[in-house]
Amino acid sequence: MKIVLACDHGGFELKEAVREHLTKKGYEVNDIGVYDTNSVDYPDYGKKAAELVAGSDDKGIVICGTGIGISIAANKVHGIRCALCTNEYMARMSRMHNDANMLALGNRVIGQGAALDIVDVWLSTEFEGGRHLNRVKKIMEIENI
Ligand SMILES: O=C(CO)[C@H](O)[C@H](O)[C@H](O)COP(=O)(O)O
Repeated sequence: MKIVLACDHGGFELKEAVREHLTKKGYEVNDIGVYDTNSVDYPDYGKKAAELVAGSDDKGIVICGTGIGISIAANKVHGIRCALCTNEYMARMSRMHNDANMLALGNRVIGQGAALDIVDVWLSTEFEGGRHLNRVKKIMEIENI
């Protein structure tokens, strides 16, 4: 499993920290930018990351100032369940109950230490299945309405 990593200018510092953290832990990371703090448009990066994750076994982590814009953009791509998480509980539940395949973080909302803990919890938590499977299926069916 690869981790697709993307951000806009508002998420750049945290994206760098997440990449370093994941690389040290041995994950294969596909960092699709941005690579500096020049202003860009977050929908471009949310879409690009989501298109790489959709239909694959890979996971994605997207970061902007708040995490809101880039998660909204990623969730427009079919097959994506992108969860904006601000604490470890949300990260755990987004995997156990929602089978989120992308995580969104807000660089201007949470500190780096908290963000890296969220990443660790999110990547190490499995989908519970069971009653949640049908609910996730219903979410995905909305794409075909
Ligand atoms: O948080 C964001 C989108 O939800 C973005 O990262 C930006 O921070 C936000 O849109 C503000 O843009 P700015 O050009 O950095 O003022």
